[in-house]
Amino acid sequence: MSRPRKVALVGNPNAGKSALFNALTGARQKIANYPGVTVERKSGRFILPTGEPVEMTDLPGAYGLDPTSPDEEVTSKVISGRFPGEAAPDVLVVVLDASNLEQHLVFAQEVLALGKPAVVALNMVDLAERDGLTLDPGVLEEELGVRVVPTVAVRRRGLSELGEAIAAAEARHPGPGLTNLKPTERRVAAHAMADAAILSESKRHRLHARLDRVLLNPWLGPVILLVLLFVVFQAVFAWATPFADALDAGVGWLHDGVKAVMPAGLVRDLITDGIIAGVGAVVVFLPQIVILFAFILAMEASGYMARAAFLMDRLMAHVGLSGRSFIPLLSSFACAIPGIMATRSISDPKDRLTTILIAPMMTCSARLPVYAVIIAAFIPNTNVGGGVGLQGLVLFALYVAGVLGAMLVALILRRSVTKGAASGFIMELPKYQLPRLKDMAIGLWQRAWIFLRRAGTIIFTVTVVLWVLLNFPQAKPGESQVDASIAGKLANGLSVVVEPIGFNRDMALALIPAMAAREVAVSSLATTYAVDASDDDDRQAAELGDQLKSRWTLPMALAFLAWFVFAPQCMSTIAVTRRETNGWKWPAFMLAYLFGLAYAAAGLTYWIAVSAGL
Ligand SMILES: Nc1nc2c(ncn2[C@@H]2O[C@H](COP(=O)(O)OP(=O)(O)OP(=O)(O)O)[C@@H](O)[C@H]2O)c(=O)[nH]1
Ligand SMILES: [Mg+2]
Repeated sequence: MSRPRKVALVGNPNAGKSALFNALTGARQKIANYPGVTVERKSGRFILPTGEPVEMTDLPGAYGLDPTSPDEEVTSKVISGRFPGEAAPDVLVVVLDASNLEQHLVFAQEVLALGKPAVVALNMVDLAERDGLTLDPGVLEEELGVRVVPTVAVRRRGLSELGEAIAAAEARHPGPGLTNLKPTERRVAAHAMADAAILSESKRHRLHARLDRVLLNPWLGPVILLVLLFVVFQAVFAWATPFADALDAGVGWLHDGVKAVMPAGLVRDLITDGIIAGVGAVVVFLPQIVILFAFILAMEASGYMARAAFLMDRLMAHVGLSGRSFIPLLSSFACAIPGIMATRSISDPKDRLTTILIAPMMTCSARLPVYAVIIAAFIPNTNVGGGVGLQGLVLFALYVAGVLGAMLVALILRRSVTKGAASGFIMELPKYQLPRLKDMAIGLWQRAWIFLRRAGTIIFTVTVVLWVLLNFPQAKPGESQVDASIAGKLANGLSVVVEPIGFNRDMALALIPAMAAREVAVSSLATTYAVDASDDDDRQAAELGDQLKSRWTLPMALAFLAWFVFAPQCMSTIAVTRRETNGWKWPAFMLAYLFGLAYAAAGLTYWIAVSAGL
């Protein structure tokens, strides 16, 4: 008896080949690896309507017969019969995504040009219909010279027609319209063919398809994403300034008002130098937070964020992560805690662990006040040309530094501690939509409220405790209060450790309470300088920015920024890591490597800046 005929499913990634394979072969499947490569080989038995049993294989998705990956190489070799120990398929089933016809037709033409017996499964017609597309398979049959069968793999629609077409498929002489085409000519032909096959198309679908062509373009897409993020960070500074100034004036007015009406003494100092200076220093960054989240929410609601994840998927694959990690990492830009919790959606345990370990390097919104206060004090508000502000540029660079650091660490971890292959990523791209104003307003309000609640609870508490530690024991006349205080003594101890990376005592002091929440670094500095300044009656408690400028050098400020890019300055993140990884091993690892990285980054920044004469 001769062996059963072989039928292979080919097509672009995500055309629905595996779904179709599962629908056709049911439980009669064998899964193995192709010999010599770690590419999965799936085959199964399928009985044609004629009663003839065939062996069906599900090939890895490919974009062309010139392979660019091990997966594509397997596909290309199997189709052409060049894979050792693997008989060439007798019939090819070319699977197309009907809702993405133009793109899928490019590879289809290349495969059909081989002239093998073939049929086309026009899959996902349900999605095409949803998008307002009406397709004519007849037009495609004429152009491609093979049977075209509309299918919906996940609903088992069109399967028996597909079976009949497979049974009837025979070798052909592909027309001149298919053979000898250069890749660019194939694109042009695919465009024309798709145009002809689409009988009607809603205006909206055309617009969305055009948007996707630009935004998901492998070259243009990442550039657009980068430019967009760049604009966001410019806006965070440029637009926030008037509001931040107003808030700042309000805090100053409150400070002076309380000072004027209350009798001098420790209670008044606690309220003015502790609470108002400390909490106020953080609250003035509310406009920046709101602007940042306005952009993030708009990108989410419009459907762009999913496209960004799609673009990032390829990039992330280079460091051994899948696009699945993108959403958790993205939410870590708000805060690492929900980000780490969102990693539960990652099924591969090592993928997940890697994502957890790098999540704290995504710049959370608690860092924004720290960055903003230092940048405002040390980076001149100048234009570097083309309307690009230097302050926004530095802020952007800090975010990029965090992301690059995370990618680098992922790369190293995936080759050592969390070794393993990256898993695939399938994602539905939502439709584009105009963000609804009401949803945006609610989202922004929630964000603002979270920020203010932190200011009112954790930041308030830590600031008060710090103020107490800064004021006791009271200094003898002539002695500096900060030097005499418990906090000052603790900081002096710590500054031995951080002196080599350029930090002074006040910076060391700010690091301790910042473990509770990063923003507290700002309130801590504000409180320290307020306490310090009130020693000295000639020197009025100046603005925090002016204080920083007179007490820190530029290399110190830059080193402080570099520290905050990497340092695990937040106990809640450590706690949630412990919970999500069931033990202390990984949070301890995280603490150690992040502190090490922060120390090295700050030290390098400081010494490079010093030797550059900054
Ligand atoms: N709505 C709809 N979804 C489908 C259809 N066929 C497949 N899908 C879904 O599309 C996604 C991709 O399908 P797969 O079968 O994994 O695609 P594939 O071609 O095997 O992809 P690769 O293995 O990456 O090349 C899955 O989520 C399927 O459930 C269809 O006809 N209609
Ligand atoms: Mg598949």
